[in-house]
Amino acid sequence: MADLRPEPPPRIGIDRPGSFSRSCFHERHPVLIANLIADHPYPPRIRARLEALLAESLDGTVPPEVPPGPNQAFWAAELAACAGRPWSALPYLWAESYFYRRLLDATEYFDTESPWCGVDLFAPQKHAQLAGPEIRADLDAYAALSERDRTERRQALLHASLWGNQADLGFRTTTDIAGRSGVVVDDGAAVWDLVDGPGGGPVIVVADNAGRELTADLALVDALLETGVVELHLKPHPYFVSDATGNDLLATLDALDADPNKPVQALAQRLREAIRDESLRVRTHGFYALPSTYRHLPPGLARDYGAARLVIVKGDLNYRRLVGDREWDPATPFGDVVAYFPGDVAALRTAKSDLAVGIPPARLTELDNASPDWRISGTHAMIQVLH
Ligand SMILES: O=P(O)(O)OC[C@@]1(O)O[C@H](CO)[C@@H](O)[C@@H]1O
Repeated sequence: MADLRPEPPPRIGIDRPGSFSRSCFHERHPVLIANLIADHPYPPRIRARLEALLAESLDGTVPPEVPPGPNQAFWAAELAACAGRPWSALPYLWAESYFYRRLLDATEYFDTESPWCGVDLFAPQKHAQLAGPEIRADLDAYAALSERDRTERRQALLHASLWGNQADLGFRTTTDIAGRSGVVVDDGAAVWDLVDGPGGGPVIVVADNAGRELTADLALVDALLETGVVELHLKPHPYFVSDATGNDLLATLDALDADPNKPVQALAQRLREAIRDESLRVRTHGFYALPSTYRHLPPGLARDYGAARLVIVKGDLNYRRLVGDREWDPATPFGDVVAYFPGDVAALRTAKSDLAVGIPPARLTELDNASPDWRISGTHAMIQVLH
């Protein structure tokens, strides 16, 4: 039978002057490269490769070589289709993901004969945030939560995890956070209904950034553990600037251990125990560092998501991958766009790219009038649930 579904809108590109996506390449990436060169004593060959990558991504074409690292077959097929095209003609999601993969190549991350092999290029920025004053304030606030009743505590932990996404260091490369203006869509109650619901299986938390965000996510994971098994899915290797890996998880647990607040130390201990007894399963998957959308899930992950009580997907990039990085009309219902997902899913994200769906038209008019850049400023957040 013919497929009668309407064509999806076009993919977001990086060529439109004045667009947010283009600014990521032309404004954010030059600062990002300068930061990497300042943060590490890279030898001339690595500095030259970083600068060449930047120039290529602004003005050049995609070379045919497959960058080293995992998922060779995937990238070989993608590059067979894209090689020779100008970067400016690439879809935003693909171009950005490929750019970060090329950064790993430029810094010899997968080169076993290089002393830079396995060195997280973003570690200095991640460590600075983990040692910074904002995280101390977050942990004081966490410690004070032990005075509150369970419902209030759960609500506060969900919102801390949501707003933790503001602390994404990629975003902060060129943008200062201008406060928290509000939660545009708040399906938080549905999150807890699903968590407490009759379904079996773990709750899966697909993490996003290290530092303040992962700290808040771990506090949420601890609350979720009261209801059953939890899986925390991390990135397999560094990816977008502050994306959380296994090393970041360990560094965060150490930071929680070292905090003067007793409830924070107790949190670290409970989490370590849960990892040991596998009530908290920590996993990763190559899919999390690819430009594919969740519509094209590898079968194993699709099965696991389908068997989960709920999948909580954190952050802006995951939102783009979940919804599809396309020029959606923001009034398009969230449920229609993600109906393909194999299980119940909740997206928690602060808005840091043009994409939005599921915004009631009247609310949209209000938002566009009150803060025209609400979609990209990181000041607005959303909790959207498909169930
Ligand atoms: O996924 P996250 O960490 O919330 O956000 C990722 C991000 O910083 O990177 C992209 C632009 O470079 C956007 O999706 C967003 O601004």
